[in-house]
Amino acid sequence: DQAVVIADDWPGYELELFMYPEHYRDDVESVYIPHGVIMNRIECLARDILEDMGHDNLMVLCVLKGGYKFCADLVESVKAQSQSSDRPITTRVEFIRLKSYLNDRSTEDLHIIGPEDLSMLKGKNVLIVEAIVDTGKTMKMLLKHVEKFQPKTVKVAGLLVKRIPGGATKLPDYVGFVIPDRFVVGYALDYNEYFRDLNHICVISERGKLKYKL
Ligand SMILES: Oc1ncnc2c1N=NC2
Repeated sequence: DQAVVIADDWPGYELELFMYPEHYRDDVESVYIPHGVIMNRIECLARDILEDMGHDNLMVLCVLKGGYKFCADLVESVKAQSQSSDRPITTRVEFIRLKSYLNDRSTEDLHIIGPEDLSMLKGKNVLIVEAIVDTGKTMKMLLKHVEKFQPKTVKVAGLLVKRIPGGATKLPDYVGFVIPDRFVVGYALDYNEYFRDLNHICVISERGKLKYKL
């Protein structure tokens, strides 16, 4: 399944063309991916997931905190489409937390905060849901961790995959958008906990980086 590929020179849409929280006025440069476009792409991913896994129970593993909006909207769409089709599917969601970023730099120490016991994954179709895949370190680590609990199948859904040199070799099974290597915020993607309340995916401005720097 292909993805929406955003070119390196894509400037994003002018902020003034969209609705956004006033308090972020000077903190973002442009609207990179509008909320409506995100939502439509998510419906497509839900359709693909249903085609691949309908008639089976789906164990969704949501990677917090950045993944919570993507996961909620994706699960909603899978449920809605499964109800209006002949492919019934039950979805259950578990949450794990990963901390790996300070400011906008990936730190080496990646650690999982969350239920140590994921035995509920045994024999299930597991779908790891991540908002953004860049180095692919998190995805690789999670796949190894989840395999230990003997799931029936493990797939990954990534809303955004960053094009970075030496980046993720293995692409997620379901990808929303492939984007350039720029720090994006919004739609639950944060910068030091800010911008999670912004519905569009935007590019943070230099001023925003300074304003919310730790
Ligand atoms: O661009 C990004 N924006 C927010 N969080 C992360 C990003 N890349 N990896 C984690």
